[in-house]
Amino acid sequence: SLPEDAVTNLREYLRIKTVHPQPDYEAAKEFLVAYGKNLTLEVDVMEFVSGDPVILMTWKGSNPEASSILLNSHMDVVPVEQVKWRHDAFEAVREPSGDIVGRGSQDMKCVGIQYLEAIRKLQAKVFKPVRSVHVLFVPDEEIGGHDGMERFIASEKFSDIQVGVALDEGLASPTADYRVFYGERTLWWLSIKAVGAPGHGSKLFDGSAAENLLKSLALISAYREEEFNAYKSGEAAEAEVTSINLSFLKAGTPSPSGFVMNLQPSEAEAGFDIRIPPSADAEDLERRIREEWAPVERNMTYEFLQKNVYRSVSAEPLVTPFDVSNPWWAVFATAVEKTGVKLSKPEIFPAATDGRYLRYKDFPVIGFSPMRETPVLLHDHNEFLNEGVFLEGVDAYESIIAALSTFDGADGPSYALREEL
Ligand SMILES: CSCC[C@H](NC=O)C(=O)O
Ligand SMILES: [Zn+2]
Ligand SMILES: [Zn+2]
Repeated sequence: SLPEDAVTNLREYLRIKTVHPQPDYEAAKEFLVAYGKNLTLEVDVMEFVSGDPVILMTWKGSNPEASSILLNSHMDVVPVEQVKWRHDAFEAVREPSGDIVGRGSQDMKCVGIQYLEAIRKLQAKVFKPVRSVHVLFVPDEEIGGHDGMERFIASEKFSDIQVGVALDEGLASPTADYRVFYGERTLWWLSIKAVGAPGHGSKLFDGSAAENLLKSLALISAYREEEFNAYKSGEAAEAEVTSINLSFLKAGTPSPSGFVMNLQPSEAEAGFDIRIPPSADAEDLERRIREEWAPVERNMTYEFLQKNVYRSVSAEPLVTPFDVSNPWWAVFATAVEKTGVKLSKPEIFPAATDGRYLRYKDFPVIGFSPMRETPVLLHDHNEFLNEGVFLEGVDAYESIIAALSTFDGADGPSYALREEL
């Protein structure tokens, strides 16, 4: 059986190499199944795609009619540049300060363990949930969640568990307050391609592929600057503007010494990572792409390598209300503040999380990773979390799980639409 020590368990989980491109989900599955059973939870392992386990642990509530609480975390982590780290990224070294250094210590193995350790503490107090509490561990979030969360949400199992509210990841907070997220930007990965007549490097002529693409790059650059300025000037938060960043540029005819210099290429391509806030007009952005950034008149085409949904099934922006229309939010916020830590103003998450699959179906999702006085180091070198901060987060979830799982409401008419889906 597992040691009943939260920090030891976190460090053991961090040592499992669930790192892309070849995450060891087998080892994670073995570890997590034993962990869940040790806590006497029901453990259900689903494999919608072979090699991509989805692990659902259930702490049964006393009222099977009431909607349930879903606590999500992803098992996978992004790769590391090991030479830039001060320790092996998969050793989970604990420094004398209590900092635990490892890939996934913030994003988001910490949260998965915090959920389970909070349940352990509640069990020790003989607490009994009324609503069932489900702890979900999914694969492949970092590569889009298509074989993980996306499949799970489409499964019968997901409908069966009648989710009322879900928690998913947030970000560390450098201040004394916790951050909380009510939505996220929509991710589009765009490739634009130009074709044109090739020619001698010395010749000036209209409509070469490179010129066609360069015109687009100038327009995109101007658009980017405008958005960036709104953020720089303080007019909008980072996640409230659209970001567009170049991911690749492809053109030229290779030669043994590099590229053929006196040959104008007949094809040129550029790829962009685009993030669109829920408040922006995505349809207008798509028009811009079609008419200005990749117009047929300039011999251009475009393709989305990834195009995430922008509206929910009920045609609404993918945001979770945090006003009185969503009673779960107040229950959550009160539970957090009861631990003596404040929540800062709800924010939009700048990147993408698996929570979007739930919001797409109009389920309320609260993005939260209880790490305060901590630099934001997800996907960075030397990602770490202090053990004291980690343990304080266990207490936050203890309060949250107790409150949400006994909340006596929110199954009324305003949630009827969601229940039907
Ligand atoms: C194709 S989905 C990629 C998801 C990823 N999530 C966290 O970093 C992101 O880039 O936002
Ligand atoms: Zn994450
Ligand atoms: Zn991540």
